Amino acid sequence: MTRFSSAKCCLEISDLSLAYDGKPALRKLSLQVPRHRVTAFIGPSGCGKSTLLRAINRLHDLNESVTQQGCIRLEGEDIHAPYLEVAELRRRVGMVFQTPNPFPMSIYENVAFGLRLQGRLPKRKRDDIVEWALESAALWHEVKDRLHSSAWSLSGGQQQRLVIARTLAVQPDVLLLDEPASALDPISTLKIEELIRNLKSQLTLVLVTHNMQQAARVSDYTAFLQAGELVEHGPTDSVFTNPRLQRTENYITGRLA
Ligand SMILES: Nc1ncnc2c1ncn2[C@@H]1O[C@H](COP(=O)(O)OP(=O)(O)OP(=O)(O)O)[C@@H](O)[C@H]1O
Repeated sequence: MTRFSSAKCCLEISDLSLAYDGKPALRKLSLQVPRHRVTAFIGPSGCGKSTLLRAINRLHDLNESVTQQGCIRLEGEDIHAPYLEVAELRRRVGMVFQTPNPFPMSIYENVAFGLRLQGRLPKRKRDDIVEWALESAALWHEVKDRLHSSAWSLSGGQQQRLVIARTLAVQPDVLLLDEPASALDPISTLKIEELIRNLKSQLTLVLVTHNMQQAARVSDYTAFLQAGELVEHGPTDSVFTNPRLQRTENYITGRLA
């Protein structure tokens, strides 16, 4: 596993084990995610990529069948520390899912949603943040004249960028993306990939993807998981061009589904 100094490390996962109804999905997995970089989680279906991503956002908290051991630290803080509210964790760690899920409200209100939850802001300030978030999600120029139209009037690719803007508006430190482009057409996919590359100047990104070319195009580091274990982790160039393990090579070259 590639390690980073504490000055560069954003997320540190240590000996994380997780089971559903006693059936292991993650096994003593340790991994560091560097700040302001894109880390891709790759691996065969069912290897635990989404389970790991959801653990970082504490999305298993309400699932009574889940048992979990180990530790996840965000900027050095245990994400299960009693003083850290789960709502605050989810503000700091945003998550975007495979299928775009804009709320049934206007484009503007989708982006302003998290801001309103945080309390009252002067309208001008809120407008500025909405514009900034839509700019950051590379959507502003496409929607600036229709901010009060329904979010559902947007195309699938635009809806996914709107969801990213909604997440960015509350200024997270980390953005978790679970196959964010797998439901999109090739042009929308390229836009999302370009956006991911551009966003790393603002925050830390973790991307789950089945698409090897996508992992190679957008990520700086790659973690290869298999059967709930971390098999290989390192700079994406090395993992793809010179993997240390035969298992990794087999997966990357399509010899292991
Ligand atoms: N809510 C759940 N309840 C029970 N088992 C689950 C649940 N979610 C996932 N699992 C199981 O945990 C294991 C890991 O699943 P997970 O969805 O994390 O894998 P994945 O690598 O993201 O797969 P895919 O690439 O197909 O999305 C699988 O065996 C899966 O069946």
